[in-house]
Amino acid sequence: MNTNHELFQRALKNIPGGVNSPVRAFKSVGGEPFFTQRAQGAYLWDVEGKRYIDYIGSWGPMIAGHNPPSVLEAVLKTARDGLSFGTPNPLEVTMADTLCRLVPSLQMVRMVNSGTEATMAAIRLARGFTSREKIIKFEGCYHGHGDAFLVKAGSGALTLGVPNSPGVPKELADLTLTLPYNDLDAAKDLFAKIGDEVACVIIEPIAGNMNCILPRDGYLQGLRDLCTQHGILLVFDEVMTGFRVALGGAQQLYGVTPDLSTFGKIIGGGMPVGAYGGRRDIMEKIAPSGPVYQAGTLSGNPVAMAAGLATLALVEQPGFYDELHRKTRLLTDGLLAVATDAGVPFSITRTCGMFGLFFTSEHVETYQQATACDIPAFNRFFHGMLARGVYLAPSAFEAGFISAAHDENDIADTLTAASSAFKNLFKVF
Ligand SMILES: Cc1ncc(COP(=O)(O)O)c(C=O)c1O
Ligand SMILES: NCC(=O)CCC(=O)O
Repeated sequence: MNTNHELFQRALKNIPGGVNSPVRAFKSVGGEPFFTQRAQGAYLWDVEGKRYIDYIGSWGPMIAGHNPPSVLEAVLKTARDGLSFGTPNPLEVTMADTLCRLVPSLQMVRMVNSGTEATMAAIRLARGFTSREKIIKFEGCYHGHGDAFLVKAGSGALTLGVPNSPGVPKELADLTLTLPYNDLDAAKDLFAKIGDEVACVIIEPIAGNMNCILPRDGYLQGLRDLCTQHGILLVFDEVMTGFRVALGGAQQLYGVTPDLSTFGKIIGGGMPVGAYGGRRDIMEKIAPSGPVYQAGTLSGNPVAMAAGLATLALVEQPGFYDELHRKTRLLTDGLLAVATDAGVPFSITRTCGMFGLFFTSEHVETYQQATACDIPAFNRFFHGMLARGVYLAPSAFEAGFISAAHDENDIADTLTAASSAFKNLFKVF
């Protein structure tokens, strides 16, 4: 058997940074990542047999916990009939029906293989539909690793200090304009200047890639109105929030209707899946019904559809989100209480199934505030929790996720760990 350390040394030889996605490396928090052997419910077990209560859930997909029996069963059953056909299959039709039923703004939907593919296709479509070239995104928002999005990007790009990635042609990056999140006046000013050149505004309706920042009251509706006024398409990137914060996503929670939406994570139930969809008149411009090209060898893959549909069946059960929200409140109220008790300046944000931890006494609503928090304190807290068997995202710029599989004992154990980690925050671990 290999230890975590041995595996990481081996991984470093043939995988850049030893990981297949940068956010998994412990680069900003320090130390080495552990290697997961298996996962069940609320837990991960590493190759050395240590158990962690997991608050990442594979970065969002595992909303029903790891390896739910019905999802596993659906995957195994479907796989027996073949892994990929390269022809239409019935499950992708059921998936489209399900997504369009659960998210009213989806009149048509196209399946892809990742969130990145979904957002890349959505902006190509927006450009094709409007015949405009500029797009607007928000500082600290992350929409996957497509060239157009690696401009003031969040998530690993922010964590690693490369929000504007080398390798993105300047001419392309110049077409991506950025705005501060939660500042409607800044949007008004920019739209007044160049609104008629902009194909779309893409936003995480709840920003989950610069920690977790909720939209101010009226902000999303304000953007909706501005977009309508300037003929700009509004794209909600719900790769993270879709089927997490409510059955109909953030658009249902805030009652704002985008023109296009992107999804990923939960709709694949742990398999590689993404989707984009929205207004029929726009979606009909996609090949082969229209001229905007987008394709995929494995898109609509039957096994991935089976995992996603089985997961959606779980979240559709009555009371699923009420219960998830209750657990989110229990956890976050508890974290705030133990931090206060330990005298640590700390604040939280939360919505259903998703939360942010900030080492500041301010309530955080902006990118500036999120990046001004005490990051070294977060890093020490992360390691304090890890040592006590609780796995948080290894970055101060990622949202936390809780699943339906976390029970009150898991939350109580997390709070015991947090109380001790907060009290020992200024000791060396
Ligand atoms: C909001 C958002 N959009 C897009 C993506 C990209 O998705 P993927 O990693 O599946 O390419 C992510 C996460 O990675 C995300 O959080
Ligand atoms: N919030 C960041 C992600 O979800 C990204 C996961 C990854 O890139 O591995």
